[in-house]
Parts: sequence; structure tokens; C-alpha cells
Amino acid sequence: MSEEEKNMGSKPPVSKNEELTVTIEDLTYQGMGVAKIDHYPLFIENALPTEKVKVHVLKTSKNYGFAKVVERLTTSEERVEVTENHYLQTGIAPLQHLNYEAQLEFKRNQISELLKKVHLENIKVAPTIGMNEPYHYRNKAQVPVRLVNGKIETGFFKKNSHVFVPLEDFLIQDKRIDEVIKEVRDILREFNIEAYDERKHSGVIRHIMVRRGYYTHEVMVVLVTRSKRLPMQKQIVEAIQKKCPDVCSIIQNVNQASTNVILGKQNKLLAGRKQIKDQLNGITFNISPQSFYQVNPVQTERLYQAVAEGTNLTGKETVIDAYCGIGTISLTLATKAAKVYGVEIVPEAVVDAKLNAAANGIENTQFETGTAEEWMQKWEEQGIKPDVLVVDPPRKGLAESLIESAVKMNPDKIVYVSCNPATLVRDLQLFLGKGYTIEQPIQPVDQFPQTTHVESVALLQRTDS
Ligand SMILES: C[S@@+](CC[C@H](N)C(=O)[O-])C[C@H]1O[C@@H](n2cnc3c(N)ncnc32)[C@H](O)[C@@H]1O
Repeated sequence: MSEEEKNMGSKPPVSKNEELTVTIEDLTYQGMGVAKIDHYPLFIENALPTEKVKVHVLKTSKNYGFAKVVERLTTSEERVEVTENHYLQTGIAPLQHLNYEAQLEFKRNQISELLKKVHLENIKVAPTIGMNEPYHYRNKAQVPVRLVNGKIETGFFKKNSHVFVPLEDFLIQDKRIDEVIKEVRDILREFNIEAYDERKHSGVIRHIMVRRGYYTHEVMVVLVTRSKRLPMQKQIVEAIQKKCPDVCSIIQNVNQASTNVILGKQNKLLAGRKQIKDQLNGITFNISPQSFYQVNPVQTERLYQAVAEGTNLTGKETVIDAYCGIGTISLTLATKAAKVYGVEIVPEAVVDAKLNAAANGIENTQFETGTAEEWMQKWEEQGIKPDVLVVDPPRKGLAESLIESAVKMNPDKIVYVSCNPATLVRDLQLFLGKGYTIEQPIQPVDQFPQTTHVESVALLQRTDS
């Protein structure tokens, strides 16, 4: 039994409001410092391994507690001095205080540690591919709009609270997106448009969403409203077009539900086009408001290059791209394959994927709307035999049923693109038990600098191939 397990159930060795001096031993996957008092973990924001800190205990439970730094007594060599605490407090940039080299290592290490836990330390993890400029990279922003001191503001909420922090520089968003948000906010102020009030479920504007093409510079503005009607619609649209000539799509999205989900189902095109365009590795993509599109274009090109290297296509292969979004991976691979099948659950994204294939003159793709689980089974029953399967699931990873269909289809290679190392390692174990092996290091690619998110690519190969 470990010391932690022995302590479980006994009274915590610290109590709320106590002040004590501790040394940080570790960093959690959420970027919090960990200090141990008699093996009892205290989680502390803005504290890095090796640092000695005086802390105030905020909360204790049976097995762990939370504390905040009162004074930092020693400073880690890996610390970046942060003058603006908002990005840590709102969770926009929970690793902002850790230097970038150390962030990249933190991400690589997360995957290695998870592999070690399940005795797969023989699988290597390559150094994380990082960015030269790890700020202002996001091509999409979804910013809440609230009334603060009688004024409409855009910003973010402090973590786990209803405290709203107005912001103008969002640190990790494309700078032009920040400017457009400010312009739109000012226009909403000018026309006295009401901000959403979540307690009363009243008001008009809930969020401003902005997307910008990295290569095309085309901008989409989505005004997410609680009400079906957008007062002063014509004037607002004209003002946005006048102030921001790069905006080529203005959409109203209606979300009447009391929910944290940002977008509702209904889009009304107010001006311009329903989609904006962007490019990745020389291929043009149309992007609708609801469609998933990787948020870091510079790193996405590197991510997709890692996928393409893993597949090592010769032009003869049949490929399945499960969880294909708007077909970005499918179309990247289609020029090097005989046929690519894609499946995606969001209908708008499938419309985009088909449009994208046509717009790029790519004729060897077939996109289906539905769940990857159901379509993998259908394709398996239809006798489709992929040489390569690419999976790029959401954080929850793969369903066991999909893994079963995949194994029955017996592809030579499975390229697993993951945004969650925990589910990646869980799923890899299942494939390893079913005739697949991993010979090449897993490749992390830093899609989300300053945050704790970890993206990586793993290549599974059939043992008898
Ligand atoms: C991480 S994204 C990857 C998209 C695409 N490969 C890319 O790089 O842009 C995952 C995608 O899976 C879709 N999705 C989620 N659950 C799904 C399911 N059960 N079946 C098919 N697609 C699903 C999401 O809508 C999203 O587009």
C-alpha cells in the first residue's frame, strides 16, 4: 500500500486558512504545483517544481487540498515572470508562467508517464514539436459578452467562478481577431445592444465568435444571441462591414438554451458568405461556424505532415479518415492515395468536406455523415479493406466497438491523432493486444502553447505486415 493510500480516510494534516511553507514537487496535468505534507497533496496555482512557497490553505478534502501562494521564497529556473495574472486566473494560459522549452518537455513527459503507468515504457516519445512564436496563434475565438459596470464587455470568467474579467488582448488569439472583437464590442455599445445575463437568462448577445483564415486573412464574425431577433441588425452589419473590411461572413447564431454550449443549431446569414476559406499545406478549405477546424494553423500543417509521414502512402492505398471534420486530413492524403473514405458526425462539416474536395479538384474521396462507430461497422460489412486507417477522435477517445471494427478490417497501419494522452494510451493498449505494434516514437506536436493541452500522433503497424 502506498503512503497516499495509507493516509486515505485519516484527517488531513492541514486545515483551511492555515499558512505554511512548502516545496513544490510536481506539476499536475492541469498545470498546478503539487506540494506534499506527510504524503497529503496540496494543489497550488502559479507554483512550479523546486519552488519554495509560503501558502494559505483554501480548501481541504479527505485526500487532497488546495492552497494559494502568499509569498514565493525561491524561484524556479523555468519560471517566466508574469506581469498579468488574468491569463492564469481565467485558464486562458495556465502554463504561461513556465518557459516554453519546459512546456514542451512537460507535454512529452505527460505521455511518457502515462505509458510507464501501464508498463509500456518501451514505447518512446519524441521531443514535442514546438512553435517559434508560441503566442497569438489561435485562428478562432469564442468570447463571452457581459455587462460590467453598465458597459458591454468582452472577456473571460475566472476559473470555476462567475467573476467576469474584461480583456482586450487574449494572448493566444490571432491579434487581428482581438482587434475585430474590440470593434464589434464597440459597435454593440454604440447601438445599446443588451449583453446576456446568465442568472436571469435575459439579454441579447451571449458570445462573439471570430474565425480568421491564416493564409487568406478572411474573417468570419458570428454573433451568438439568446433572442431570435437581433435589434438594429442592419445597422450593426453595416457598421461591422465599414470598420472591418476583411470580414467576409457575418452570421447570427441563435442559442436559446440555458447551457454552457456556446453555439446553438440555427445560423442566419446576415452578410457575405456562409463559410470562410483558409489553406493548409496548399489545400483550400471552406469552414462553417459549426465545423471543427484545428485552431493553430502553423502547427496543424506540421501535425498533418507527421500523419502523412506515418501513412507513407504510395498512391495505391485505400484510406479511412474517421472523425474527418471538414476533410482536412482526408484531402491532405487523397493526393497520395487511391481512395479516401471520411466520416464525421457534424452534418455542416460534411457539407464543407464535400465542397472542399470539389474546390480542390479532388475526386477520390467519399464523405459520410454519421458516427465513426456506425460507419466503420457498415464499411466493414460492405467489405471495404483500408490499407490505412486514420483516427482523430475528440477527447474521449475511441469506442471499443470502433476498435473492434478497425481490427476486423485489418489495415496495415493505423495513425492515431490524439488530443488526450490518457485516452490515447488506453486505446493503444487495446490495439496492442489485437495484433498491432508501435515501433516509432509517438510524436507530440504543440497545438496549444501556454496551455496544458497535448496533441500527438502515434503509428500502429500490423505485426504481420
Ligand atoms: C479532433 S476533431 C478532428 C477533425 C479533423 N480530423 C481535423 O483535424 O480537423 C474530431 C472530430 O470528430 C467529430 N466527432 C465527434 N464524435 C464523433 C463520432 N462519434 N463520429 C464521427 N465524428 C465524430 C467532431 O465533430 C470533430 O469534427
